[in-house]
Amino acid sequence: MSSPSEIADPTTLYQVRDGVYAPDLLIAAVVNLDLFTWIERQGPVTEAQISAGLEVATRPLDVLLTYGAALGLIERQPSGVISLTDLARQQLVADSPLSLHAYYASLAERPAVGELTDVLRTDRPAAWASARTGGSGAGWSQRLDDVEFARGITAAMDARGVFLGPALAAAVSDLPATSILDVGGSSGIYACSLLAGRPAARGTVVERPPVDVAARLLLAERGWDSRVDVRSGDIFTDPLPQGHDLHLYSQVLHDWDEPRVRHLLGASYAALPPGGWMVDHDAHIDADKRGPLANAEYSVLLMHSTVGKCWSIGELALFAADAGFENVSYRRTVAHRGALVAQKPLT
Ligand SMILES: C[S@@+](CC[C@H](N)C(=O)[O-])C[C@H]1O[C@@H](n2cnc3c(N)ncnc32)[C@H](O)[C@@H]1O
Repeated sequence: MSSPSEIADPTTLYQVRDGVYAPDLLIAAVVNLDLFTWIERQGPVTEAQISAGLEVATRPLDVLLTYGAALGLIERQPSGVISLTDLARQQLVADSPLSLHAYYASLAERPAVGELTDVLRTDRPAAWASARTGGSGAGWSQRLDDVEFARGITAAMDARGVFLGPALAAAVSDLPATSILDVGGSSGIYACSLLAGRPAARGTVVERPPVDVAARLLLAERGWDSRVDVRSGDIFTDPLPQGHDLHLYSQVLHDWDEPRVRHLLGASYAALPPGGWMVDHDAHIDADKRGPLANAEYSVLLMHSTVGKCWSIGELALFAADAGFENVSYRRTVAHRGALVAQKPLT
């Protein structure tokens, strides 16, 4: 492995992969919703008015407005009022003399445009990677039951962690953790990264079958199985194990809706000792929900194929505080990722 100073920055490659569905959402918004013409006719509107007027579900609308704001098309006021920028007014409103409406319409038959339009309307995720597996087993979470699919996804998660893991470890190196619980830890690559700088510490990966099997295999192959064990279980139906002073959620919360995110933070709060740490490593949206563009794009992929999205730093800070955590801070890492850190009170 090259030393960090020798690694060419792969941020663009993460952004291209993670943002793969984003242009299709813009096409869906311009053509199938005619969002920009509708807002222009209404004048400044609230999200609730757009949701009711265009029959779009709250979660995908939030993702769309964040993406529109990051592209410089939507003004998103702190009050929640939404209006168009000059760029959107001139180029994306149907009857503007400069309108690109027809240009975008020429690509509206792309399959992903139809899938994203369905998600906007129903809030139900589409098939992972738009695969034609058919039936109700097509969702990302259900497909993880399949051993081959689970192995492929675990390899994917592991591959991105080679670059992201050390950066996360550096960002939280000041936290005096002795035992790390990597919740939904996949191959355990982030637990290993955090443990590399803490020679006396140990770790546990919590994973559901059959990913747990893939995780054990990879940890053993890398010689980490003496310091990191894998606990098989369901993070939503089983309590999280006690005895760990740092709980890591790496790119896990973005797969889930608000009730389940709140459930997980509550479960961590219950299992952590006083003074313990919760770390959420992810591609977060800024608190004002106007960027960064790369994460607004990634949020479209998550909206397409899961019940989640890229959560904003503000939303997560609120959920963490509601769960009882304090001392919430944010540390940026690499490839548009960062770590939201929160602490269970000492008393
Ligand atoms: C998007 S991956 C993130 C993996 C890794 N933490 C990372 O940063 O790449 C989400 C992980 O959560 C795990 N997971 C999903 N549902 C779960 C459940 N109900 N119980 C335990 N693990 C679950 C999946 O198996 C998967 O490895």
